[in-house]
Amino acid sequence: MLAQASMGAPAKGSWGSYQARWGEGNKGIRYPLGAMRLIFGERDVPYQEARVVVLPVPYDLSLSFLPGARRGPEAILLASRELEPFLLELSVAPEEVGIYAAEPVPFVAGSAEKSHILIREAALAHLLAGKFVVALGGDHSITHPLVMAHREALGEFSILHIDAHADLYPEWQGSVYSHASPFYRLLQEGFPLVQVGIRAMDQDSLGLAREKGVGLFPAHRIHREGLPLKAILAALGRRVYISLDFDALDPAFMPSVGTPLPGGLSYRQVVDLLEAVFQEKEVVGMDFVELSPNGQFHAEMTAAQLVYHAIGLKGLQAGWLSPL
Ligand SMILES: N=C(N)NCCCCNCCCN
Ligand SMILES: [Mn+2]
Ligand SMILES: [Mn+2]
Repeated sequence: MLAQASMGAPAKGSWGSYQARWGEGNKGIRYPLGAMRLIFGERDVPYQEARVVVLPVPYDLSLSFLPGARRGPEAILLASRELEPFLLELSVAPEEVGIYAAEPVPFVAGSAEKSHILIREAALAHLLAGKFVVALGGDHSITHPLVMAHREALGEFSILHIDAHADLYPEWQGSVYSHASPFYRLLQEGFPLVQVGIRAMDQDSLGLAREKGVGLFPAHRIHREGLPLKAILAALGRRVYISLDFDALDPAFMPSVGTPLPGGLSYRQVVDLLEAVFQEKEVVGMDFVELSPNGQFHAEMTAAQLVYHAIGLKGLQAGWLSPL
């Protein structure tokens, strides 16, 4: 049985105001116990033994179009129970790294700012406990507090942003906390940025990307010229944070997102990109956002499999796993 979150809370010092504010558990969204009991394989480990913490972040108050991303984390966790623990393609069982599902991060209805503070505190607590954090959104605005927590805990790194949308608006629908704005904010924070799969950005965002030296690899060029792995790797630094918006995938592969667009990447292209990055770079953290469950379970399985595959790649990169 998966250890209870209260048994697995990080060391007191690192839990900080997050625990003080929310106590041992999470007074926000509570998933049915079954949803948290068994995730990503069949090996349950107590918090202390886990190397990877899956952090559900069911925050979606910053969406601009179709609602529902707050149900993404739970859908991924439930679908993850159906995955084969052994991953044939990598010849490892990613569950062997020790995967722990943390309590979902609560949010403050009506305050994106306060919600983002909670997200940053939660991620920081797990990072300071020495965990590799895999955050599940929720809308893409969560990437800003997540990345800031990683910088606070781990120092500098570049960002690999895989998405249909550039998300470089200074604000959208009147909010700087929009899911259309996280990478504008992160550019302002000085993070080097590489964007792959983009097929929606306005003229001002393109101008900003050029001004800031963003490594931009749009979908249409990938389809015409192939995945430029060497160029993407060259554009990234040694240490990389990966933020994947599921709408980077073509709707044919991922129909459950809030702002779908045609001309997306295939599942294989995304896997090949992740494998190349993990082979060459130190990946310091990841988030997977914008899944918006709409009854198409194959999409939830796709999301869960991609997350699990990425955890396996981290296990290989870190030396936690050895291929059979
Ligand atoms: N998923 C996202 N990041 N969506 C961003 C939406 C930004 C506005 N594009 C459409 C403009 C329509 N008038
Ligand atoms: Mn996005
Ligand atoms: Mn997107």
